[in-house]
Amino acid sequence: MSTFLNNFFPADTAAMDPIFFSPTNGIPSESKLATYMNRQNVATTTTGYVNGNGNGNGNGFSLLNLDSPLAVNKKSQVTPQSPEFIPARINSSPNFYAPYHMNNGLNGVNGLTAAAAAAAAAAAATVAATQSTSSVAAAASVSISKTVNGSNSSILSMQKTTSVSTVSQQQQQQQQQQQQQPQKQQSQATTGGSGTNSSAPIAISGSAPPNPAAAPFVSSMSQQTPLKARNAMMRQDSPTAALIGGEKSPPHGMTPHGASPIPTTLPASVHQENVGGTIYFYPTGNGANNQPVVNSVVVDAAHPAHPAHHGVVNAVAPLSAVPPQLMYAGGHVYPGPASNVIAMQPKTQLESAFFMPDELRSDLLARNEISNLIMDAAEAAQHALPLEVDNYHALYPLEPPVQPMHTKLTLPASTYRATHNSTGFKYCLRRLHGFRLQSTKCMTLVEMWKKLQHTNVVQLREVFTTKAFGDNSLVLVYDYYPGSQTLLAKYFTPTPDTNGYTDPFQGEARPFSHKSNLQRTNNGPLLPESTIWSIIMQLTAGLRAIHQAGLACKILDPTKIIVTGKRVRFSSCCVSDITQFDPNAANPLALVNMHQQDDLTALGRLVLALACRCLQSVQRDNVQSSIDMVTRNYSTDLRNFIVYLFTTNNRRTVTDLMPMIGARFYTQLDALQAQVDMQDDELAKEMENGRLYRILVKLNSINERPDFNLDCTWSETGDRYMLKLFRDFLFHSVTEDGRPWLDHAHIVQCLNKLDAGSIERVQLMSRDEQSVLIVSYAELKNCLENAFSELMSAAN
Ligand SMILES: Nc1ncnc2c1ncn2[C@@H]1O[C@H](COP(=O)(O)OP(=O)(O)OP(=O)(O)O)[C@@H](O)[C@H]1O
Repeated sequence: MSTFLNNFFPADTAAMDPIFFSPTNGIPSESKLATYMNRQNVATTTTGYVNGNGNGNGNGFSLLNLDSPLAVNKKSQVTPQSPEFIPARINSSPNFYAPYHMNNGLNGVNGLTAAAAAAAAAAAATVAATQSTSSVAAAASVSISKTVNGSNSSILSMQKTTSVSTVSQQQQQQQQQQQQQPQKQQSQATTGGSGTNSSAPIAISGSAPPNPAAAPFVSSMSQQTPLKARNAMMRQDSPTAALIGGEKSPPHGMTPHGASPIPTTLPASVHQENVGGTIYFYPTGNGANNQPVVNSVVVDAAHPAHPAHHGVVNAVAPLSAVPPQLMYAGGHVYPGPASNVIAMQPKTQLESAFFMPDELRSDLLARNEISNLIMDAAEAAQHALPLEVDNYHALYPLEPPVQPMHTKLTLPASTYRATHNSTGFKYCLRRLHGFRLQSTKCMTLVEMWKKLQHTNVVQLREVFTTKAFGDNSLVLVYDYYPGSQTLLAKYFTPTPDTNGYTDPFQGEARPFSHKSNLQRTNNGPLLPESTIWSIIMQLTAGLRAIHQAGLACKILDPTKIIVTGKRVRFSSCCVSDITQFDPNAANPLALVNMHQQDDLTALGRLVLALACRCLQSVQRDNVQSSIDMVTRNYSTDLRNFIVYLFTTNNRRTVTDLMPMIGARFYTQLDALQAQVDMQDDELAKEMENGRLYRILVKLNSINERPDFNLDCTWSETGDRYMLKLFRDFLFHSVTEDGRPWLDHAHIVQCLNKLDAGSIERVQLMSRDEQSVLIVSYAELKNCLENAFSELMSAAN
């Protein structure tokens, strides 16, 4: 691993400007912090933690920051920044091709190597810190890094950069106390690190919590760790113990009444030290007794994102059972489209990695729009529909109000979209006007139809009678497929762009009268044979299911077959069974065989009409010339298929049609599977989007909530304060010259890590830049879950 890193980032140290990156960490050598850091370095070096997946048995901070690319080459390397915080990427798009990674933070982003990115970010952060401080020394950049190369690299380095060090510590404190103006937010992510026994959450603070009562961060820490002692000695140890009393102001305007979530008391094993005006909180050496700081709530044992480091995570989760190769501290990331999918798409550019194909999107948008259509006042008056029909409301007509009676139904019928009152799902209601149900015996057939599930049959859901329309109506409720067209409308309706004029002498063949030929050419050119076979395969599939269920379609004509996209479905099943039901018949299914034969004849007629693209082609006189036309324009298989269905002297079955379809079946299957692949990939993208959306909902329900349980400081204190700073870090980061730093990848990556409860740490800075909290995403996730469940329980 280290070899890989070294090869990958050979110039990382060279990239760093020594002005910004002091070779020392700025901590006085006599300081306990320095001792601590040295000890950690030694500890880690000897641990020699090499496996980037964190399956070694290192302890202490040795497991920290496996992601740090900077830590590879040099001992006591300084201020590595997460590549997430790279101002150079302002206009970048999320780079799904170079997501942060399974192993050790090789987040090369937008062409930057992680090392270069880290160096650039560190430089930027340092400059930013320098600029953002006035005369007051500001805590600016603290990072914790760990090498994966125990032999020659730094294990832990903590670097604090201060712009001005001439002001005395006391002056700084006074000035900080007076500092009331909001300053620009600077937050930097520490590079990833694994929590370890001794890696308690570290608050690095230039300000102190004025209100011990409002210190849920501490309580949260203490809940998360068994390090219960709130050691007064610790305060005395620290030269800035007085700060703990509350001299510093809370982030301006954000913590009313001086409340601050910065810990007022610390676990016994957390040491604090003021160096140059900034208080460092870090674990003391008695790490052997330290318990993991990651709460069992934080770490989801089942989550593959959580590592199985020895002692890193909670005692509840049997994480050691997780195979090391499955460990992934980064969180969820969409890995980009599969190569087969990219190859399938017409656009092979990068954009197809991010966005849904235009065709699919416009299809979905159109369907949604159709689904949500509501009637305007004029339409409502024209249709005069009841507000509610049985369990359905919001009726929307799918066809004009006055329509000719269907020849086979002998009853006027209307079709509506309607919404179910309790579920809110939309259905298609087919109403038979003025129909009185003679006998409930037909309900046997209704039940049979309701059970029939097939992708080429519109499923019947229920049947009821109603007087809501002012008459006796029978309503059949079907599934609703927005944007459907009947076969008649799609293939047998004159195209409007002919503007009323068609050249009757154009077209492939003219076997019929001038009138029928006119209609055929009006309907458009002959269909490609593959389209006809696709329709055939779907219709035969549906018909096979219907016949196997012991039923017959009975209305197999172009007005009762709907096309939704490329899908073809029988849409009016059961209507004839009800309208033509003979209550005196002993067995309502006695004639089903005959009806099934009729179905097959009707299918032949339909296919012939499709092949000629003309309804007149199936008229008795035209059949022979139509078949001749099929012979001329299409394959013998198609001709034989039609002829077979027209040959009524034998008993035919749908199954007999299979050999005629032959290998075309495989073509159809292949096309469908390719579509499934593509849609799977879209689903993977949208799954990520949905997940991020949900986490944003949680975050935003908490952030800036003005009042909760009569506590107007709720969203600004405790766990919520960390979430607020995290929100700032996510969305309000600025470049060194104060411009908004907008980077979609940064937001996505951080949210992903939050969602996964990554053990990587993030450095959050208060708005007044006086406090820095270093927390892991796991802790942030815990905060988020806790705060949100508080909201939820209050809402309930
Ligand atoms: N289940 C359904 N989901 C969505 N739309 C449907 C559904 N069933 C039918 N439609 C649409 O409703 C409209 C009317 O359908 P219908 O079956 O009444 O056709 P039609 O051509 O009006 O036939 P008819 O002349 O017998 O009334 C058509 O545009 C059809 O596409």
